[in-house]
Amino acid sequence: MPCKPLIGLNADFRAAARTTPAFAYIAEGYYKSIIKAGGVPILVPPQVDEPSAHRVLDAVDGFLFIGGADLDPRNDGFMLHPSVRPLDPGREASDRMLMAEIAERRMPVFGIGTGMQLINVQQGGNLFLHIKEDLPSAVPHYDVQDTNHRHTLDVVSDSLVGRVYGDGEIRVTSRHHMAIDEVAPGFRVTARCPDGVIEAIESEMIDWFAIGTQFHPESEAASALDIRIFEEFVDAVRDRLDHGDQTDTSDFQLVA
Ligand SMILES: N[C@@H](CCC(=O)NCCCC(=O)O)C(=O)O
Repeated sequence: MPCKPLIGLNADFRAAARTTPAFAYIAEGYYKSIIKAGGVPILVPPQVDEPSAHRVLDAVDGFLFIGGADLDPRNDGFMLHPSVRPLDPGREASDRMLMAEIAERRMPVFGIGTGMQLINVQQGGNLFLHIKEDLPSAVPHYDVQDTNHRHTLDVVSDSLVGRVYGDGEIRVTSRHHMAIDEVAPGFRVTARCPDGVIEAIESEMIDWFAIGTQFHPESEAASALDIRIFEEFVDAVRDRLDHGDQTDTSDFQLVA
């Protein structure tokens, strides 16, 4: 029986309140989708220092960055916008540290929601801070009354999401007010909402499997097709395990 890959997932963090202790936590859909796709989820609370983050990555085979609140634009040199609800600063610092090292190692990575936005900014892209202002003709991408708010999706056929969803009408779960503006170098857009908002990106780099979806394939409203994205990710992680990390030079020995 093939060995199941270990997939790290960054946990979210909620500070202590009057009657509750602080929590690291994660919505069920993220880790259940990894299990359904054949991986073993390893929940990673915010890491406080770089050596610890690196040890975590030594122990896992791939990484899933989950959704959450907003990346603080000041960390990328932009001004705060009144609509921004920043992530817990400890989670954001940890996520950024992990992401920088994942990119360095060319470790397979999948980002959802804030997780996709993190991949994009860490790789040199940027974000619209509030769709309603930046793209006033966009359809609603967030509904406070309905966590499973859905809209349609146009996919690029020659891509992972194109392969997964195929032809026909696709509807996906949407929960965001920010969006990708400029796509990071080395990535391409592989799905958009019909209003033009970027909904998926994929790495074009031959040595790095990295994908992101702005929509939520892990949501309660997910279809069997949505789960196929997780299967493609876990397959890519397994493939790298089976065929070795082409970019890992740690086993090479200098011969004098
Ligand atoms: N900064 C983002 C957040 C998008 C996102 O990740 N939404 C999911 C929230 C919680 C969850 O379901 O895990 C934005 O653009 O709004």
